[in-house]
Amino acid sequence: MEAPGRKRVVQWQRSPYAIVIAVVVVPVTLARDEPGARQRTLMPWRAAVQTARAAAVPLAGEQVALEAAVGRVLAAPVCAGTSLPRFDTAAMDGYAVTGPGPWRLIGQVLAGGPPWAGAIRAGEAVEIMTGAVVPGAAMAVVPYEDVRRDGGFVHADLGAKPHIRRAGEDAKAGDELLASGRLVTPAVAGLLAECGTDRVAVRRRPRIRLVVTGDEVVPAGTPGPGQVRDVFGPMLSALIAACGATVAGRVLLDDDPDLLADQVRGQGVDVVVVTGSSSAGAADHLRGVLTTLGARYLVDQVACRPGRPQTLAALPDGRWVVGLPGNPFAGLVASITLLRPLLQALTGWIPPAPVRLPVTGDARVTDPFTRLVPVTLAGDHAVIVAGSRPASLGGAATADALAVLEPGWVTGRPVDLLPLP
Ligand SMILES: Nc1nc2c(c(=O)[nH]1)N[C@H]1C(S)=C(S)[C@@H](COP(=O)(O)OP(=O)(O)OC[C@H]3O[C@@H](n4cnc5c(N)ncnc54)[C@H](O)[C@@H]3O)O[C@H]1N2
Ligand code: MOO
Repeated sequence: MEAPGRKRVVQWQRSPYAIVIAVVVVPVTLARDEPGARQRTLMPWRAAVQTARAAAVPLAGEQVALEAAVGRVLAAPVCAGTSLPRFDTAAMDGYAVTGPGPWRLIGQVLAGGPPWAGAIRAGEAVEIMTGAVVPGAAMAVVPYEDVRRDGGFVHADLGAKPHIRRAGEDAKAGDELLASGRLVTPAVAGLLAECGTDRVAVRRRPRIRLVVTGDEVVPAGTPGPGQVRDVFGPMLSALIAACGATVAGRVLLDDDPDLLADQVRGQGVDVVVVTGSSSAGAADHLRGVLTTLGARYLVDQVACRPGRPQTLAALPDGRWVVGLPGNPFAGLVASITLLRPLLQALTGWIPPAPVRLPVTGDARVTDPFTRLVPVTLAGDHAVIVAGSRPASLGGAATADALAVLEPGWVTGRPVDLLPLP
């Protein structure tokens, strides 16, 4: 048993710079797991990723404005509300003509101006601007640079391209343009706008409580002797945002089982992420807390390096808990192994298959562990960033991707490359 003591609870309130530090005196009521009390099962790295991805079903959808939808995931297929383009559209500035030339110039139409009334006849030309409605019966738009003007007549050889975008040639009204589960990228937002859509159904953002633990961890500034500056608040907030989720609460706790249990118990979020309590040490309380709360373990230790002590568990009320190791690079690897796939499951986003490239460099891969190493891209292959260790983020910060080195890998062999958030 630990003695009751003064413990820090550091809360972030909206802005990361508004930090409120409370010191509470806590009696110890939760027992810590006895070392070795529960046999942990090493799960292969790929199985851990798949388990996290299969763990959850997508959250409900909500209608949001297009600008707010970017970075989120479509909750329903999107169909074209109108044909695209809506009307026969000039693709060049020039002359709309029909029949063999030369053509007699009979007028002008501008984009957004009144369309030409009726159809043009063989031998007639209408000056036209890109984006204007093409007059009926026009067979081509001849660009200015391809014509010769002679008084009221236009001379040109018709090229192979008519330079007319025909109504509905991109999509007919009612066509499915995008499947449910697609990420709303800037291009998707633009396409939706093109269809006249103002609001779109996207998955609700998963809400995350980020619980950083460690007596030695300080929330801001330069750490003192024996202290480290918290890396997970900034790093995971960014990763969570990049996954289309939102940090709904962020707290730094001293190592204490009751304070941790309060945070894990707290409602109002979909996922609780706990850093730095995942191993077997005297101050690593996550497993004891999860056991006390009746959590079901889906993943409890992964055969990967770094990042072995990582956990995915389901609480009886359906919320998820992800435990990440405290070593900064190990925590990043673990968040890519368990947290990112879980958030993808909750948002319904199916990522594209990873790129595979030959990876060269020096790394020891010991069966049954998968090794994740930062790499830089060098054209047709990737090169391992030297000196990457579980506690150091320097490699990941200068890398383009994480390479997945499975047992048996030798330099030059192609492997999956995971995008770094
Ligand atoms: N007997 C064993 N000891 C350890 C094992 C093990 O299997 N048996 N696993 C080792 C591995 S691998 C890792 S990784 C760490 C994971 O430990 P925890 O998740 O319990 O984290 P801590 O012990 O609290 O911290 C580890 C390390 O990381 C620093 N840290 C923690 N939080 C932060 C933070 N927010 N920002 C920056 N740095 C942080 C902490 O100061 C420690 O240096 O356990 C090994 N031990
Ligand atoms: O695996 Mo730990 O997660 O080496 O640093």
